[in-house]
Amino acid sequence: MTIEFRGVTKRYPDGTVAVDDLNLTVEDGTITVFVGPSGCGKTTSLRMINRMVEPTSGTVLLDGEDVSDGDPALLRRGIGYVIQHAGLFPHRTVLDNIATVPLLSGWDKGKARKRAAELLETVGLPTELGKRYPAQLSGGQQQRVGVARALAADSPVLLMDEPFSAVDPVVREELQDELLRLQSQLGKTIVFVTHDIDEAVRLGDKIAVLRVGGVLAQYGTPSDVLRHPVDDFVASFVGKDRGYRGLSFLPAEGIVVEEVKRVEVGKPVAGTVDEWLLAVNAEEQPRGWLRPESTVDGELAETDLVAGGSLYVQGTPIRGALDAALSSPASLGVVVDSGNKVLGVVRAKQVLEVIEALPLGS
Ligand SMILES: Nc1ncnc2c1ncn2[C@@H]1O[C@H](COP(=O)(O)OP(=O)(O)OP(=O)(O)O)[C@@H](O)[C@H]1O
Repeated sequence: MTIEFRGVTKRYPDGTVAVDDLNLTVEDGTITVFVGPSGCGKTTSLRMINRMVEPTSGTVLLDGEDVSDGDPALLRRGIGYVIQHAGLFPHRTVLDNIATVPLLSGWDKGKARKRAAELLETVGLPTELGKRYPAQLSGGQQQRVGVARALAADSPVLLMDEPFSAVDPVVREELQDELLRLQSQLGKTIVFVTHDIDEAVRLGDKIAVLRVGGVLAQYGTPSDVLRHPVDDFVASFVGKDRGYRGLSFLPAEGIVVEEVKRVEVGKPVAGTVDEWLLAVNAEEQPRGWLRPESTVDGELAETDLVAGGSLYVQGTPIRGALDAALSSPASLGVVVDSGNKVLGVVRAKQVLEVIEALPLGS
């Protein structure tokens, strides 16, 4: 199935232009990766395909048909969707999580569970895990279940929003390999969102590099984009790839950890917020971000927060610091100690300056 964006713009009610006149065709049976720094409109673009977000103007077409023509609930049921942290229902067993869409589509329980068990094997998990609840699985296993659940829709289209960002680098590579293996058998049309250029290059048949302001900077094969970046932004974004893998081994000496303003979940927040505030729990562990201009009614709740990006554990290689900064909605990477307690934040620009000064690629 092809997916076509024709002049698609999304302006949120507060005036933010998240996607600006996007024109792009995702080819049938390919993996297309939307990549770019936090806030560049990747998620918004993805969600306009299954109408979780409606465009302000322009059209999204699936095999030539305008997605806005039908019933959005039916459309969503027919499109596999995987998100960070898998988004599993905590009170349903793994099997019932996977069987969600078949059950909604009217399959009987026995048939739906049988299919769910087959899908567990497809994603490389033992069927015994089917009886457990999501909290009884590792992060990587949960992501696999998320993929199985998305495959249960048996749709030609799979949307994946940073599905592997919350797991450690080793598991992440396993999940990437698994996705490539699955795709070689299934040949779906996959749109995959990540802020990690390394992941984009590894998985994408094509990659679309977006810049903040929701503008498509470049669309091409990974080798096109790496070898012929169209402008300075793309060059600096993909330029990191030169030594990106190497960054996994380099120490993060010279990184400046700044103070960050914090608020605590369960406590009131006075007045209107005028900058991004980091929300922590009573143990000083990060819980997410409070967006500027938000107001909190009473005590701060988890639902007031924007999910955070990946965390950087102080003392680990520099790649984690860059990842944390690039994936943070506030553009501030959260630095924690080994007990997950907040120490402060890092900025991508400063981390990149440190990286520039390192003898990479030599
Ligand atoms: N509901 C909303 N209301 C107002 N602005 C929003 C809303 N959702 C997203 N935005 C803004 O739109 C822009 C694009 O957001 P989007 O989530 O699509 O980016 P992204 O590239 O996926 O970022 P991330 O990697 O952090 O998820 C950002 O400036 C964001 O703050």
